Amino acid sequence: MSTQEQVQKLAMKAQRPLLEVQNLVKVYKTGKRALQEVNFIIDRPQVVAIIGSSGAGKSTFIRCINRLVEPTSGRILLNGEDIVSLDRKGLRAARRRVGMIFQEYNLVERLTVMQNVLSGRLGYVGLLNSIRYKFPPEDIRAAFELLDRVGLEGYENRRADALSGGQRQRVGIARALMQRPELLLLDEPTASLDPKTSRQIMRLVGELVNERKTPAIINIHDVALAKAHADRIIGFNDGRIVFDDVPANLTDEALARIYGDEDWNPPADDGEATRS
Ligand SMILES: Nc1ncnc2c1ncn2[C@@H]1O[C@H](COP(=O)(O)OP(=O)(O)OP(=O)(O)O)[C@@H](O)[C@H]1O
Repeated sequence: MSTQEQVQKLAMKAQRPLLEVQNLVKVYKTGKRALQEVNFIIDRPQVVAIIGSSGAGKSTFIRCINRLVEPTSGRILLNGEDIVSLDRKGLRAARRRVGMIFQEYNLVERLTVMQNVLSGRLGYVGLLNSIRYKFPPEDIRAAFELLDRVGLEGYENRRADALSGGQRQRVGIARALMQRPELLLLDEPTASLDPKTSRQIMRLVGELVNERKTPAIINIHDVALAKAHADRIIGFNDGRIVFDDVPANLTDEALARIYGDEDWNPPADDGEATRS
């Protein structure tokens, strides 16, 4: 390849969106069309909140992105690589590029905070070392740094089952970041938390997205929280994107398009309208 071709290739790579979803369709075995031709692009690190009524397809969408749910058709390009067409081995590698954060934290309760965080590297250290929880010094250093960053300095030897919900979610975030992911997926990360802790967690996620230049897609029910902490909101209705814009443009008319004309009754603004 000539130097000019190499430069062109690099330039094309640099221009690729971080994530591109093309014509994504999911039809469950029951015949339910949960996603109908979904298209969207993330071209810069940003917090994208996914909102919509129960059953609108939010979880299906987020789970299709790392193929916890198998898409029926369409393409999902993560930095240019189509996740949908990968075989089992390719998929395992691709999943390491996507950090997942769950509503119920999915920690191993009897293990320490440090062991839980290090488990974000399990896919990298080989079976035997992973069984023994043996990790290279740079991983241990990175885990300590992340624990500091998420506000859990000094908690490394606590057992996960001795933590509060907010602390558990901080461990979940640190574990996901240990993968050095190219994308973060958060499935209702604040649904089990009180309002104050929810705001703290959303603020932390926003800061980490900016610091690490890693975009995050967050499935969230709380419209006020989404408006206060997301850079962009995507509204789903019946498996389709019916809103995709900045929070400031989420008008009553847009909310009616997303939730229908019934009483969608968003929670009152709690005065934390800006991300600090
Ligand atoms: N495994 C499944 N088999 C069949 N239908 C499913 C399955 N999972 C979800 N669905 C259906 O697909 C549609 C979208 O569901 P999904 O869970 O993605 O919605 P959601 O917006 O995340 O809802 P919620 O906010 O309640 O979590 C719903 O009609 C749901 O009943």
